[in-house]
Amino acid sequence: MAAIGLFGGTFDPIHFGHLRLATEIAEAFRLEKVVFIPAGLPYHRGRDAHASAEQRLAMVKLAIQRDARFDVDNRELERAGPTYTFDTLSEIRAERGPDVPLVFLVGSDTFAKVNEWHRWTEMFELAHFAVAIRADDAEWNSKGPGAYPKEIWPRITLNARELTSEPAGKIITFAMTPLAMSSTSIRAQVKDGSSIRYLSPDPVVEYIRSHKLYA
Ligand SMILES: Nc1ncnc2c1ncn2[C@@H]1O[C@H](COP(=O)(O)OP(=O)(O)OP(=O)(O)O)[C@@H](O)[C@H]1O
Ligand SMILES: O=C(O)c1ccc[n+]([C@@H]2O[C@H](COP(=O)([O-])O)[C@@H](O)[C@H]2O)c1
Repeated sequence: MAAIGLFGGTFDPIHFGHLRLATEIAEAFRLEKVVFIPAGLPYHRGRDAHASAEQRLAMVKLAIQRDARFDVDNRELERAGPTYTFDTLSEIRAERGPDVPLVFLVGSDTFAKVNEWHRWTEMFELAHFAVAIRADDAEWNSKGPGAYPKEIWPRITLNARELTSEPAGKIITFAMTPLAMSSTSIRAQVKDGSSIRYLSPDPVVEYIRSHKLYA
């Protein structure tokens, strides 16, 4: 059974780093779809997002509109209170049934702190994790899998077939094309009055301009 990718992020704003991560992992692991899941209240950031939930959702929709493999799920934006990936994965697992392989996509910098996530050990009963190694990730570059909590080491696999033979529980890494961009740097560039063209799809750049976001 083909696996479904789930890509959570604050997407404040979405950029080509996110789109390449989703594309490269989808191709490498033959995911049927990648569902972008904008985070609701990103409690782990200690503050609210810069753009509103509606604006972040609108930008994700604009960014993915021409790719049939991409989809968006706004459940976290509708949820009251903090956003926990465990809750999202539990809901999607209940909806899709026990057998379909689910793969949560994440960048290596974010995944290095996975042991701080709500009910983190239980998440692996619900989904696999595909971790995109970012070229600028100093922790990974010096320690490799040692950058991650030791509890997860037995789950790491090099065999992509395990992502479809089991519904959940494996962790696989993928060295993605280095794209040293972030939502933080894009927001700073807008504030500076610099162009952000070619960092995100044109409709997103235009949306940021016309809604005067991040200025
Ligand atoms: N340039 C990039 N290359 C690869 N992965 C990325 C890149 N930017 C973000 N990601 C990954 O995408 C996911 C969602 O990221 P997020 O929405 O926080 O974007 P961000 O650019 O890291 O934002 P911020 O700068 O506000 O922290 C995370 O798992 C993150 O590691
Ligand atoms: O569930 C948690 O406790 C948790 C803690 C930190 C991050 N996450 C999720 O990780 C994804 C990437 O987060 P971020 O901050 O890099 O955009 C996003 O879907 C967040 O909801 C989830």
